[in-house]
Amino acid sequence: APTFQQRGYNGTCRRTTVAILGGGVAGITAAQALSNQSVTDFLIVEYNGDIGGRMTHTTFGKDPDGNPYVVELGANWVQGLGIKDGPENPIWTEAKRYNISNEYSDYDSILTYNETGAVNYTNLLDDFEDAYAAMEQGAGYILADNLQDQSTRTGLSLAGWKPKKNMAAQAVEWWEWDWETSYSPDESSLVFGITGYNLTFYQFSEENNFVIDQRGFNTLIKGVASTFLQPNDTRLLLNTVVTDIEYSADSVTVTMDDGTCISADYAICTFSLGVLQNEVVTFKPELPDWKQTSIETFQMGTYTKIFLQFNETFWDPDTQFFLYASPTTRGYYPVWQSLVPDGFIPGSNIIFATVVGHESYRIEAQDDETTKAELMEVLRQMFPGVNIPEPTDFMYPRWSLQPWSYGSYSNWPVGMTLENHQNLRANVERVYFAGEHTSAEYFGFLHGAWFEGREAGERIAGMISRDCMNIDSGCGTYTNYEILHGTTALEEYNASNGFVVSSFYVAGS
Ligand SMILES: Cc1cc2nc3c(=O)[nH]c(=O)nc-3n(C[C@H](O)[C@H](O)[C@H](O)COP(=O)(O)OP(=O)(O)OC[C@H]3O[C@@H](n4cnc5c(N)ncnc54)[C@H](O)[C@@H]3O)c2cc1C
Repeated sequence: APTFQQRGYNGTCRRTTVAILGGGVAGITAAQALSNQSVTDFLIVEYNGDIGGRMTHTTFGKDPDGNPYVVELGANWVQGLGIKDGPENPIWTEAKRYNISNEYSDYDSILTYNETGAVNYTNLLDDFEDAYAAMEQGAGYILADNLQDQSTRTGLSLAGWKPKKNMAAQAVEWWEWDWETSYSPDESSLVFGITGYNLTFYQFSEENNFVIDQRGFNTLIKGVASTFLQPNDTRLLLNTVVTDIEYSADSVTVTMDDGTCISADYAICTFSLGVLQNEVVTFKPELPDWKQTSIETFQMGTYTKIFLQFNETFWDPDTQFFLYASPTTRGYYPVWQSLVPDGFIPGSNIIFATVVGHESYRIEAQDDETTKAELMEVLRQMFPGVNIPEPTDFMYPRWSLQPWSYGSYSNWPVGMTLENHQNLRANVERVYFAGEHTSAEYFGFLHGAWFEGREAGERIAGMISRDCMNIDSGCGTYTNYEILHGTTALEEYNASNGFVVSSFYVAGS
């Protein structure tokens, strides 16, 4: 029988100073920032049974002893590490601190295919990179001169890259662009696509290291949490689903799906852009227009890894990546990534394909058997001389349908200004927002979530403790824009709009 649950004891809500909504990277770094300033009266409310959010893994396949492997469903790389005496990606710092096993991803370790088998079109990779360099220049002028943003498609076309009639070129373009951003160049901002790339890969380093830690990548964030949370800390509420956030100029009341509630002075909402867009959580009163506009303008992408294990490795065991150009469909199972090479999981016979965007929505809406048959047909085209066995295990997550995420990570759409993005970051009265999507510099990345959680925590801690530790952008409320101006002036790339580092920064120069 259904039971009626009171709003806590005596009809009152559980009291806390700061309610941190979500226990992903941003939620944990927010809590750490509060703890660092002795603000210890907080509650972390998390939907899942573990912390980490989109840093999440599962078991897959079997090793020779019959034990399953651990594979990452979400974040998998530390992207941009850092050079000696230069700034370091904080995720890299923590990965080293907690001994997270990882291996350098060598994007030059790639073989190319089409529907007839192996065909070498690696020269197109160089052509794309030449056009990309020219496009970077174009983006620099738009940024410096306060001009109107363009799509990455426009930028590439003006730089002479025109892949429309060439499926191999489209596969190359997908590998170079969509694979990272989860959207096509047509949908992506030129200026913020380029600055986003530069700030991660020119500021830290161009290396991407792939995590193969059999404890799971979220061992990293559990390590961070252990610096301020005790084992079984009562301030961490797992398996707890927020449904309503009621806010005013001096308090926030958070209600859960079991009817219980928390009453706080401040809340930090770290739910993904997908969660905000899908209105699974109700804000009372409704969020103001400027906030809703930013939520509906920024893009939530989907990135789907499809794992296959075989009883043998029929592909080249030393190559990391296999690029496939479908004869008819751009983005149709283009990238195949092998876990077999040395440093990864040799002997695992595991390979996984990746799709994004429309292909993700398509396959996430269909059953496993249909998807498996499509993948097997592609493999038979790529390796025509090989008698390919059925996989011994097969699995993929459905990120676009996950109620605690609704997608994988965000992307900057063409035409969105820095002011409009700042509105995504800005607090609405006592509700603060943080997460990968609120990072103007590192949207889409773990380190974006890391910095933005810390920022929100420091801003609030500064108000509570009256001692501001946030040197770059101060404490208290965020800037927001009731009226948007259509373009972004050079001087707007500043810390109060979430731009701490120069967009033209290059490590070591
Ligand atoms: C497939 C995939 C691949 C990726 N690859 C990489 C990569 O290689 N490198 C990289 O740097 N980044 C990668 N990312 C991005 C990275 O995972 C994210 O940027 C980062 O994990 C986001 O952290 P966050 O704290 O902002 O959000 P989240 O991790 O989403 O944390 C928000 C938390 O809120 C919780 N929540 C949501 N709704 C509710 C609710 N109603 N009630 C209570 N709790 C709720 C969620 O369960 C979640 O734990 C990838 C992401 C995906 C999905």
